[in-house]
Amino acid sequence: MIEIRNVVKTYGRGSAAVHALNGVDLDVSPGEVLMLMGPSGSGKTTLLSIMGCILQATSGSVRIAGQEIVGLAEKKLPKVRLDHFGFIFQGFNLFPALTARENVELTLKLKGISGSAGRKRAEHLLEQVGLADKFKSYPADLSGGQKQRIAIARALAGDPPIILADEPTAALDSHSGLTVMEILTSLARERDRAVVVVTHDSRVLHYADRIVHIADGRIAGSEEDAKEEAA
Ligand SMILES: Nc1ncnc2c1ncn2[C@@H]1O[C@H](COP(=O)(O)OP(=O)(O)OP(=O)(O)O)[C@@H](O)[C@H]1O
Repeated sequence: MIEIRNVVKTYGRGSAAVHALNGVDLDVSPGEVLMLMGPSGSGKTTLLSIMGCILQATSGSVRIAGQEIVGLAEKKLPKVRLDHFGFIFQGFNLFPALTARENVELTLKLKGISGSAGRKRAEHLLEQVGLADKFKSYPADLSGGQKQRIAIARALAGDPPIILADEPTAALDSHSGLTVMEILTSLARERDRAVVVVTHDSRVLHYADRIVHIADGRIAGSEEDAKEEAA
């Protein structure tokens, strides 16, 4: 589903150049929960952003569902993003002036689903993440875990095959963090989504099918079936 080969990412140039990724190879398959771990500055967010077509690699190959995206014209990237990815961030990135339902409806609109169809679908998505009684709540009136569940509902608006999450549980208490991971894991298990999570959060590692360690912009090792090994 995602095939990454020898990806290099350099920010800046000359003496100011930062070599964030130095030849990364990685495959992500449908139905798996992959966690990316590594020290601060090791390149995790850069890799996630390149996977999600938010950033372009400097060189190498990134194939999403068979389509090469390295070298693709900048203006073609939004469609690849919209067709393949849902994004979840540590800081939720919700619109504070919109209700839970309106936050989800906005993303549905980008997919061409609006009006009563959009409202129904937004409500259905919020029900799926356990927020049936919060359609009309504003983010400020909800807990961190509830806000992150709105963000998940929004990420699922376009029914994407791949979910990319950057530190989704870092701002949450243990219970909310585990609820968020339960939802993400069930998307992989029951709906065959690929879920890639950047995390420092040792509380959630047992949800991973595979843990990939990054150091200095390189894959430093990987643990297959982390969940089974931990059991
Ligand atoms: N826009 C940018 N311009 C220049 N350098 C950058 C930029 N973004 C990231 N970097 C550098 O690239 C390297 C990798 O950064 P990245 O954010 O991918 O690491 P990370 O592993 O996600 O770190 P953290 O865990 O702290 O979020 C770091 O040295 C960082 O300073």
